[in-house]
Amino acid sequence: MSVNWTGDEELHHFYEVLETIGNGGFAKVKLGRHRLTGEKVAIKIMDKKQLGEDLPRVKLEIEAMKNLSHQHVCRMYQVIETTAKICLVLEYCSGGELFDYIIAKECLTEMETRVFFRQIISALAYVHSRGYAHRDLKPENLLIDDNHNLKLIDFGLCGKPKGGMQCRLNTCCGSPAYAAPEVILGKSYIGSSADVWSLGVVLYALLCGYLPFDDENCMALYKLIEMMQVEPQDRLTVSELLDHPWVTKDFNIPVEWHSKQQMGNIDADCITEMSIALKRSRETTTQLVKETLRFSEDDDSTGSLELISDNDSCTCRTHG
Ligand SMILES: COc1cc(O)cc(Nc2ccc(C(=O)Nc3ccccc3)c(OCCC[NH3+])c2)c1
Repeated sequence: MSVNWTGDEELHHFYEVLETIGNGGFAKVKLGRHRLTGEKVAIKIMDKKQLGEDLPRVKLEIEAMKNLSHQHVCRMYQVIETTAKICLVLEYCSGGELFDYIIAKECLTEMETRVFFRQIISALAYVHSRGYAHRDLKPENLLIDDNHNLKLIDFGLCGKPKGGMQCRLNTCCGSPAYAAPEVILGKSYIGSSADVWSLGVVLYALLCGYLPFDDENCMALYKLIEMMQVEPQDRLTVSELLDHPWVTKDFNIPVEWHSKQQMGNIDADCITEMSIALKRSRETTTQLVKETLRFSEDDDSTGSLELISDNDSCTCRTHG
């Protein structure tokens, strides 16, 4: 018996959809709970009509998220599309937004600030290494997970220059308060340099808004604000930040930015479970998973897989 779910039925079949945890533009983010595993997720629900000409951006974000797997980048587990909506099932970051955390604590120690800032640089260096500029780096897009680690979210405005990261981008996007001067002025720009400006604004906001630093540290830190040089060519690069004296202080090692997450492995136990559920051989099931996810040796699809299916219609979640 095959079931042809509508997307809404599929979403509610697999997930309890609970309260709203975020609102923004054309998207609402709701807390979800996977009915089988009990795992909490964040479900970003977008109305296609409201998206209008922004619909291609969602496809770009989904494509980007399939190529990003990093300990400080929020995971996308599943995409469920209905006639009216697109739903992204995302990693739930129980600690909420970084700024809410700082407000609640009133101030952080310099070390805690450095730990968080190293994680942000690690995420950004990785995203750039995969050929993407985030272009919307701001406090609202940095969340704290269950292990008190930061996760970069929302790649809805990310850019992937066709000729590589040294090529210029043209779209003026992001939040004005965090956008680089060249972006605000409508000039073409290098995506990674514009992200570094935003990174400087995030650090400046952390410093001046909520973080008590003594003069000596302020001086060292103001040197970091070289990220906010108006001329992109005068700005620090992410690579220079990885081993910057302030960033490495007390750690004495540069930021480790490479992904610690497995790429492209298919969990054997999952295949066993799925082959039983699908009443197919392990070989056929493995092939089905690869075809469904367009898995290939040179593909960057990530993590172990759980194929939840009802006969022919399959949705895939990745873990790990
Ligand atoms: C790749 O990760 C993405 C992409 C994207 O387009 C959107 C999001 N959005 C998310 C993901 C998770 C949360 C979340 O877990 N929030 C939360 C949890 C506990 C307490 C409070 C908030 C999320 O929250 C929405 C508000 C964030 N400003 C959005 C991830």
